[in-house]
Amino acid sequence: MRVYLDNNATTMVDPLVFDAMKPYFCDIYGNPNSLHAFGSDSHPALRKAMDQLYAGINAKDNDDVVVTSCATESINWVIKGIYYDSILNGPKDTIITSEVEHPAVISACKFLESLGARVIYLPVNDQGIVETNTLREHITDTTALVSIMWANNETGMLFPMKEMAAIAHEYGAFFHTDGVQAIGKVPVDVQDANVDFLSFSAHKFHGPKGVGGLYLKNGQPLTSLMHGGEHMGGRRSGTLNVPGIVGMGKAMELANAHLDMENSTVRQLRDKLEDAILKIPDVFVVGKRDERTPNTILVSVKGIEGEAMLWDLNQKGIAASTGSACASEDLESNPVMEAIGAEADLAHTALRLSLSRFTTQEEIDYTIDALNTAVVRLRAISSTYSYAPSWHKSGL
Ligand SMILES: Cc1ncc(COP(=O)(O)O)c(CNc2co[nH]c2=O)c1O
Repeated sequence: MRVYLDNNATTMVDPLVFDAMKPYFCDIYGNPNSLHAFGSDSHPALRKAMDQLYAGINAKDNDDVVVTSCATESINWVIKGIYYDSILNGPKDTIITSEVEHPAVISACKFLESLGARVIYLPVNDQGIVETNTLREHITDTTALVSIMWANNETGMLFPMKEMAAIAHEYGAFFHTDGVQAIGKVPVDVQDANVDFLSFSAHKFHGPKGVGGLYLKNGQPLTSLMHGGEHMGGRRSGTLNVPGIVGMGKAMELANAHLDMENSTVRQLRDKLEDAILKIPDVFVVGKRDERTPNTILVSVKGIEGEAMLWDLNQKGIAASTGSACASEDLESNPVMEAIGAEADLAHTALRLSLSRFTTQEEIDYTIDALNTAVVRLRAISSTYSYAPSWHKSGL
């Protein structure tokens, strides 16, 4: 059996999304900017896709939604654009973000620090979220931008958007949220949250990879990251990825149509898996369930390196993640676990399991059994965990 539980990394393209995209590869393939029918034939589909994107996040006609190549591009555009407009060429001097943002935010901020920008990385509490008081303690009227994610990609923890945006506006700062892990999992309403910018990525909600977007409230002017042809109203150059945009629009429509399912069936399957995990001695799950996206579990299994667990599960056909960058040969600890103050032995044993609307009961039952077996086997050979022989009889 193959079980995919790494949906926070990327998701399967919904077959209905794939069907919507197909005509725009070999049939209706002209450049939308071309002055002939091959190009204009794609316009109705593009208009429909943009309508789906606007509706999906409750953007209004005077707002802009600009298609990008991915959330990383959208995030870089906002952070570097605000730096250029409000700090380099304006009266502001600081960007505020958090310690647990995705590397797209952290690396863009680190780059700007190398240019002399002042960036504050707010700490998180033991649940892994930034408290509003912490933002209030650091923001001033020279803050240009506050960038806080809507939901964390490793823990699933949800951040207080409305409150954070209100504090940013109180001090005359823009508020950006990395909404990648929120869309398709919880309702995302940019009017209610009153955010100025929202970044998103189609492959996180069963759309294609290589296409994302940036919401700009009231069409907020923002110096472009990409210059060239007059695409997307001159806001983002580059020939439009027609099948990708069509797919992202359809995926957004389906994601919102399935929100109830996310918060019932998916949440129930996640909770069943989490309940089983919590029967294992010496495990630690980050964050309260009702304050997380319904599909995510970040768990530390004491005494077992996250990568070792990944390998064992992979041998059984189960795909999960450690959440941390594990490109290097030396085992890395999970940065979010470190940020919440977990001891090194816990931070190195993090395992992220992220479900989707395509996850089945049978797959969860299989995973529970595989986890049980993996924990017994790996703890038996662990150099950092004293094996309690009586434990294996308890099962999950
Ligand atoms: C919160 C968040 N922001 C931004 C990105 C970047 O999105 P992209 O530019 O479309 O790739 C990701 C991808 N997150 C993950 C990718 O792999 N594991 C992850 O957790 C993310 O989870």
